[in-house]
Amino acid sequence: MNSPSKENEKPTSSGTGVQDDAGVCEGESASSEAPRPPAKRPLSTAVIEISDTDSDDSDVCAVNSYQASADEVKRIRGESPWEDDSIVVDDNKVEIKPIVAQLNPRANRMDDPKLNPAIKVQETKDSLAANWKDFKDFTNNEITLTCDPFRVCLLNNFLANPEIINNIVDDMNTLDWERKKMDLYQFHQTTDLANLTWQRSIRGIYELLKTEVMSWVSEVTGIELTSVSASCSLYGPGDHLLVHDDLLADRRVAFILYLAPWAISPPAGTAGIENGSGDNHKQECGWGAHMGGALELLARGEAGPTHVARRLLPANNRLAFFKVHTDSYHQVEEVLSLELPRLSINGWFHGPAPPTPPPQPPPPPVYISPHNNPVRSYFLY
Ligand SMILES: O=C(O)CCC(=O)C(=O)O
Ligand SMILES: [Fe+2]
Repeated sequence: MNSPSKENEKPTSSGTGVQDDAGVCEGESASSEAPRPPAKRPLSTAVIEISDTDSDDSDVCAVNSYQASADEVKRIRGESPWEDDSIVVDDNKVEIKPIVAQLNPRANRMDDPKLNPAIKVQETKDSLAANWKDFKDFTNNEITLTCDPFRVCLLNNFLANPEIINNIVDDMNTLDWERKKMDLYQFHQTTDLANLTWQRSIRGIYELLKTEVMSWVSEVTGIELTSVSASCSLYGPGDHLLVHDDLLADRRVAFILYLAPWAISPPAGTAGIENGSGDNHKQECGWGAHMGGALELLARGEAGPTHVARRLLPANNRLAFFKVHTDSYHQVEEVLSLELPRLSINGWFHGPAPPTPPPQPPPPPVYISPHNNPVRSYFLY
């Protein structure tokens, strides 16, 4: 029960779906039976464009490729009025505007991602290491360690220069995304970061992971780590990853860096996605529970995973990591957001297998001391 393998499948969703649906159903409506009235319901095409704050026509991003099929949109909204043969009328009077999420200002193109200095303080590392070793929950401004159902550490302000996450999302727009789909999962993924040498900010993250982050994680967990493998992941509407433990070969520590550099409004609010200026105090940063996509940690029983014991939401600039072991059952809840993709850079730190403890000598035999009590006989001769 490890994590996604390399099987690929081309995306099954295509385009807006609105035109296609209408086309198919027109033919059917010519039947002799009384025609069913068409659904006068405009269907959002759920396009997201991520653009520079001062221009609308810039880099329409690769996340366009994840956009929900019409069926997925209907299923998630629970608003499919009829069976699959419903007609969706493209009502010209209703203007369907793409939702535009604007990114905050970028970092300077020549900047590299930097680790938050607060987590590098020796005293902080020592406290975390001690609590990690003793399986004790620990929290401070930057770090949260929870130990139930298994140890997961969150670094809440992972990068000291979070504006570079906007550059990373820009870089993601230039990548080729592969659709990963089978019964256990569906999402989009890129090649290993080791192959992405042209995207400066992604290369910067990869360098940081391979060097400072790997030795930091090794120091606080006491696990020997020697290399990293990672890729970018994109979960669109309906995407998910069912329960698995990540155990494969020499994977020792799993990590996920969540990227959501935009501000959103809570679901009850009517406003859409804001521009990240931060002037609306009701805004959540990056991701909300109503958008689905939580990382769910499962408790383990005798026969395997039993139930979801903890849910961790993605948040912009948050790094989550945990030791890969026989208890590390986790899954990614279905993404419900039709507007924003769940973006991450995730992978594993690899290392040698921990030394197996030397075989223990067998326990000494239990001697039954002889006794001298006469054995009474109750038989009469
Ligand atoms: O994205 C996440 O939160 C977890 C991803 C994961 O478990 C995996 O890719 O193996
Ligand atoms: Fe995983």
